[in-house]
Amino acid sequence: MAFFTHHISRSFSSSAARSVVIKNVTIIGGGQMGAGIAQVAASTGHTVTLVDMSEDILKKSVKGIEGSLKRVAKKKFAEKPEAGEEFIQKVLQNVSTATDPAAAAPTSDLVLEAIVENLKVKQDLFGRLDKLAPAHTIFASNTSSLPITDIASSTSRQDRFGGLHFFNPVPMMKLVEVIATPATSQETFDSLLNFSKALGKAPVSCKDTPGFIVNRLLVPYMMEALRLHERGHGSKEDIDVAMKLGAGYPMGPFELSDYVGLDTMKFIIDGWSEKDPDNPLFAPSELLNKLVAEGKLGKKTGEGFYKYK
Ligand SMILES: CCCCCCCCCCCCCC(=O)CC(=O)SCCNC(=O)CCNC(=O)[C@H](O)C(C)(C)COP(=O)(O)OP(=O)(O)OC[C@H]1O[C@@H](n2cnc3c(N)ncnc32)[C@H](O)[C@@H]1OP(=O)(O)O
Ligand SMILES: NC(=O)C1=CN([C@@H]2O[C@H](COP(=O)(O)OP(=O)(O)OC[C@H]3O[C@@H](n4cnc5c(N)ncnc54)[C@H](O)[C@@H]3O)[C@@H](O)[C@H]2O)C=CC1
Repeated sequence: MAFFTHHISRSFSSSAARSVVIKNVTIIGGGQMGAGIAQVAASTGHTVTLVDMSEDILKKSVKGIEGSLKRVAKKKFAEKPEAGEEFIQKVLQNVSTATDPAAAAPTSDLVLEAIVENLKVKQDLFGRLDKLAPAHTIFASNTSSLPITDIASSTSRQDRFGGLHFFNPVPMMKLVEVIATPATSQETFDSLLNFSKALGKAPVSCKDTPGFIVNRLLVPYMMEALRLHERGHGSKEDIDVAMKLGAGYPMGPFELSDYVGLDTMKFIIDGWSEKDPDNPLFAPSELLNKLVAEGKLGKKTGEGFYKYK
């Protein structure tokens, strides 16, 4: 229970780091979130290196960015399609790709991670990058549910480490949660806040507490929806319709789960269940576990709670 009642008061450590104007950004993980963040950063004039594990994955990431930019350009340059095409090409020129984070880390002002939601994998990544990146480089994680303090503990730059939590789809969602741990310096926090504003986002300031603000409220709601369905008290279709038409949400909880990705959902729930095993909200869900075991991860694989093909 301690995990969920834990309160961290924010205090900034004294730090040698000065406030950094973030221009060169390395984004690790070219999935839904990493590609979306890369798109928005490149669109706002930042130089972006997008890193993932293979050229094939990176090709898909860039294709996804191009597709999303086309939707943005269609609206922004409705009357001038050629200006829209120019915009797309200009943005894409700001994005390069790499399969080894070591390639870009030495010239980055910010290394932002959006890889799989697994503490050990994130720690290994940052532990390695800590030795390669210059002193001024800020590290940040886009984690949905892991303590930033735990991820930062694998580095020797805890004063230059914070959380930048974006929302899916990144080009459309205005919010960014900027998370300071007790060790994050004021300069680092300011740099991350200013970077979020430079991306055209609306930042809110968060403490390093479970789920920050949005997921602290969203996860219980989503889990209650799942339990309601598992008890046989509502079909997923009816629950989705009810929350859209009755509560004004753009997507119902099952549609949103498929959109986020059921693997990510499971990582979040399993992680919280491990930390707070007596909380019935986080008890394993047979339905969620079955879908993930079958590779039905939501929209990205063509099937989750619903089918998309
Ligand atoms: C029940 C299971 C329980 C499991 C329990 C586990 C619980 C764990 C939960 C934790 C989740 C953690 C995730 C996280 O950390 C934080 C998140 O990100 S939460 C997700 C937040 N996002 C939302 O809530 C999204 C809600 N949906 C929407 O806002 C809209 O539906 C959406 C904007 C996605 C799409 O709009 P819609 O009208 O539905 O469809 P359209 O396709 O017509 O789009 C409208 C408009 O927007 C443009 N557009 C959409 N996507 C993009 C894009 N990627 N790029 C560019 N443009 C885009 C589109 O072109 C349309 O433009 P028009 O000009 O209006 O045509
Ligand atoms: N999906 C969502 O709606 C949201 C997810 N997040 C968080 O963002 C992070 C990423 O989530 P998604 O983009 O949805 O996942 P995703 O599965 O779409 O993409 C993850 C990418 O990271 C790559 N990757 C994994 N390990 C790597 C490593 N060691 N080095 C380089 N690349 C690696 C994978 O190949 C994959 O392309 C997670 O921490 C998640 O919790 C945060 C907000 C919303």
